[in-house]
Parts: sequence; C-alpha cells; structure tokens
Amino acid sequence: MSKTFTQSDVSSHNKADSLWIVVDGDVYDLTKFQDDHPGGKKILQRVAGKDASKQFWKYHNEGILKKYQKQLQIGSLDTKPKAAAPAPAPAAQKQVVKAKPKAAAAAPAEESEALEPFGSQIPFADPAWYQGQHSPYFNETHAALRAEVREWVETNVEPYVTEWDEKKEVPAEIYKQMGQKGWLAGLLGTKYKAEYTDNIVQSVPVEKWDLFHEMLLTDELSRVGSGGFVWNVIGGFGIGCPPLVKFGKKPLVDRILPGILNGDKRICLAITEPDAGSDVANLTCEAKLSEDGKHYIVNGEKKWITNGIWCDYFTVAVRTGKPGMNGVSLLLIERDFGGVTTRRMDCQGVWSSGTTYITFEDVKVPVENLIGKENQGFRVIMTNFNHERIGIIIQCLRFSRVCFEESVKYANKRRTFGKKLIEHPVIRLKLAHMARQIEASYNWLENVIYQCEKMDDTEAMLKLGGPIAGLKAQATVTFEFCAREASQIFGGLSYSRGGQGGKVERLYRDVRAYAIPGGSEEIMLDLSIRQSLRVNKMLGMKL
Ligand code: HEM
Repeated sequence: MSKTFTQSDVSSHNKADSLWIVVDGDVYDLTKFQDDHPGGKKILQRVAGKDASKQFWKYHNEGILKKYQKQLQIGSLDTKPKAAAPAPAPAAQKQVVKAKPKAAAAAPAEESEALEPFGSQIPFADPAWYQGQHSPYFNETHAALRAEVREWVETNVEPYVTEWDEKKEVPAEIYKQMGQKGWLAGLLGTKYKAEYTDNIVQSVPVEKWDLFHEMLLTDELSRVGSGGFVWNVIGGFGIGCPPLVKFGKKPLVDRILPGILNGDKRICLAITEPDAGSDVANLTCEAKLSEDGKHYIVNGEKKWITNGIWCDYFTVAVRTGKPGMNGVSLLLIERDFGGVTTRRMDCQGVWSSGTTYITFEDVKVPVENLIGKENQGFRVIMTNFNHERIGIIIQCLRFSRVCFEESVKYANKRRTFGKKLIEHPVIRLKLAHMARQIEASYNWLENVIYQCEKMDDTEAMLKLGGPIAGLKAQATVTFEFCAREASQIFGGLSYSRGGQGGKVERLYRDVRAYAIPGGSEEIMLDLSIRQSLRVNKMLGMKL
C-alpha cells in the first residue's frame, strides 16, 4: 500500500461513479462498495472526496477497518506521518522491564518489577498486571504468551467472529491452528504435554508452563467477546480431554492424544442428559459389560454437549453399576465404533459452539477405553469440574471486561443532551459498579489459580471445590450484571445484532450459557458453603 495521494487528488473523486474518502490519513476507494454498504450509499456520497474520519468513527469500531482495509484501501495521503518502524516480534524479553540485577537470580517472584504496560490502558479493561502494576504471579513468559495470543486473535479471529457466530460455525482451520501453535497441549490443567506433539508453543519454554499461562491463554481468546467462539476452540477439548490424559490407559492415550493435540481430531465431554444436569449422580445412559467381558454396550442420550456435532471422540459418563454416584464410569467412545448419532441443537447463545444432542445405540466400546476405574467415574468427574469451572470463570470475567471496555469506548464518543455519555455521572456509576466486581473477582481467581498450582488434584478437589464453586457463581453474576449495564449504555445499538454494540448484544445472549452449565448458580452457591464446611470439619474446624 505504498501509493500516496494529495488531498486534491482525493477531492476530484467526489461522485458516485468515482467515490474516494479519507479515514485517518488513508485513502479508500468505495466506488464499488457503496452499493453493499450496510449504512447506505447516500451517506457515503455525502462525504465523497473528503476526510470522513470523524463520521467513520462515529458509526464503526476498529474491527471494520481491519476487515475491509485490504479490499478497499488504495493508498495514503502524502501528509500522513510515516509509521514508526514495525514493533519487533513479541519475544519475552521485549515485554518486560528487567528485574534489578541484585534481585534477579534468587528473588522471590513478588520482588520482581512490574511488566511493561500492554494493551489499551483503559483502566480495568485489562487486568492490573497489563497496566504496569506489580504481580507475584505473572512474569516475562506470561507477557510473551499474551502478546503471541493477542496478535493471532486480533488478526485471525476478531474481524470474522460475528460472521462465524451468525453461521454457527468456526472454520475448521482455526481449530487446527490452535493445535499447530501448540496451545492445545497447554490447556489441560496439567504440565505442558510436550511428549505427545511436535507442535510446541513458541513463546514459552515448556518447562516453565504453568496454570497462569493456561489462564491467560483462555483470557486472551475470550477478548473477542464470543462464548460461541471460545467454546468452539477450547470448550469441548478443555473438559473432554483432561480425563483421558489424567486417567486413560497408556495405550489409549498414546493412540489418540497426538491427533487431538495437533488439532486434527476433536474430543468433547458428554455428561449431561435430558433428565440429569447438575444432578450428575442420577444419570441413566447405561453401559453393560458383554458376556465375554471385552466390551461395554452403551445405550442412552446426552444433551447440551458442546462441540458434539464435530467430534471424533466422546468422554462419556455412563452407568455401569448400582444407582447413585458409585455406579458411574467414564468411557472414551469413538465415533467410528458406529451407533453414535449427533444433531445440532438451537440455543439462545454460544451459537458457534455446536451444542449437540447425542444418542448412543448399542455402541460397542472396548473395555480398554474405560477411563479410570469401573464405578469410580464420579471422582474423575468431580476432579474435572474444578478445571471446567475455572475455565468458565476466566471467560466470564474477560467477557465482563469486554462489556466494560466497549462501554468506556462508546461512552467517550456518543453524545446525548450536549455531553458525552462519560460526562454523565449515572453512566460513570454503572462503569464503577462493573469495575469493582470485575477486579474483586479477578483477584480471587488469581488466588485460586495459585492454590491449584501448589496442590495436587485430590487436595485441590477437596479444598478448592467450595471456593471454585463460589467463584463460579460470583463470575457469572458479574458477567450478567456487566452485560446488562453495557446494554443500557449502548441502548438500541446493543439490541440489534452486529455493528458497534454487536459484542455486547452477543454476550448478553451468552449469559445463560455460563450461569447454568458446569453447575448452576444456585447449586454452586450452596456447594460453596456445604463443601467448605465439610472439608474444614475434617481439617479440625471448631464451631
Ligand atoms: C472504509 C469505509 C467504510 C466501511 C468499510 C464501512 C462499513 C460498514 C459496515 C460493515 C457497517 C455495518 C455495521 C457494522 O458492522 O459496524 C456499516 C454501517 C454504517 N456505516 Fe459504514 N463503512 C464505511 C464508511 C462509512 C462512512 C464514511 C460513513 C458516514 C459518513 C458510514 C456510515 C455508516 C452508518 C450510518 C452505518 C449504520 C450504523 C448503524 O447501523 O448504527 N460508513 N458500515
């Protein structure tokens, strides 16, 4: 895009048959595009030949330029200041103010200096450690991963995410890229699984990978403001794969895990049934051992299963024994076994996540595909719940930040009653209530992640089950609040789909997809107290 024009070159293209405009010093030829412009052609013709930056930013956000620039930009004005040299690749060292030499080697994390500011610097739109504040949890490897993920998301996802949501599908290539970038191998709530894939994450030495890397990877993916997108790329995988990795027999894991981590094959978790949701112990999908003891024969239904329509593998909770929690097992069912039917469900939100109804009809599953021990699947499911709920928490809190960030940006450009929205105290009050809930919840999340990092799975299941359940409810309530308040700030623009209020409108529809699955708010709040009291009694609580 090296061509330069003078303002008078542009001025001569001021008619419908040759319609140029300038936005931020760049020249766009809209002659052909005007008929397709969703805002109409007349409005474009009125600014033909002129600098239309002010009008453009009034009606659009950054995503529009990113999406159309390649197609419509023909050059720049000669008066446009030359761009600074392109920023160097996001390597770890470039992102950080080095710790003082004396403190460097043996210093505990909390003595290291703050990382370089990153992102928009709108207060509360990103976590405090993005804004030059100190953190005992995040270091230069996290900063490097953050830059890697954000760059990919802004270039390859953000401009298209609305389109994908409307189509209820994300191109398969995007999931494949998640594998090729080595990100799937780091999203399992375990150490990085380098031994199962040649696709290794670029920006972090794998031996340094921790749960904070996993947390921020999920967080950055969620910045696009689409639960459908996030669940498409990590929803089924993030909850369906960990039981296989942690409790699957080695030959099974060796056979199928590489294909999954490379992004070639897809896996999901199938627990919920038409008649058993948060009440897992009552599930009825049955697996009967064959007479020769070599297979389970599975019959039953599963409902609201994320990614099911696209999956090759299903981590399925089945009844192998008596009623209640001690008769439940987990089986890895492969679509190729036959007898598996999947159909897409139409839902209120998370459109591109592929919510699925599944039927299993006389599916013959080799006993080698049992995950964990027979009739002891409940424990595996419970361990997995912590990981699932943490994922939900991270996503909800980032979606809350997206609602907040979008609102701040819009409130700084929209004028009503002679003032910008941000100049109205009632709008600032809404923003303040959003920010205080986001920050309090995020700080609790950081603490929980730190505890998970320090505890083994069993200790975490016991001691953190309660707090994580409480935090899940806290995060979904915060998300619902922020989606509502952002909608009020955007007004009509968040009632129609797409455009400037598009993210807020979509997230508002996604709220229930977070408040109900993975343990409903009501169940979570009750569990947070019940489980914490039970565990602390074991630990010597005195009343
Ligand atoms: C590079 C040039 C432009 C492109 C690629 C473009 C693209 C778009 C797109 C995709 C939309 C749909 C809404 C959205 O997704 O945000 C839209 C809506 C709109 N555009 Fe443009 N546009 C351009 C320039 C302009 C200019 C210069 C004006 C005003 C003079 C304008 C006024 C509008 C209006 C009023 C709407 C409807 C907004 C609404 O529904 O609230 N556009 N434009």
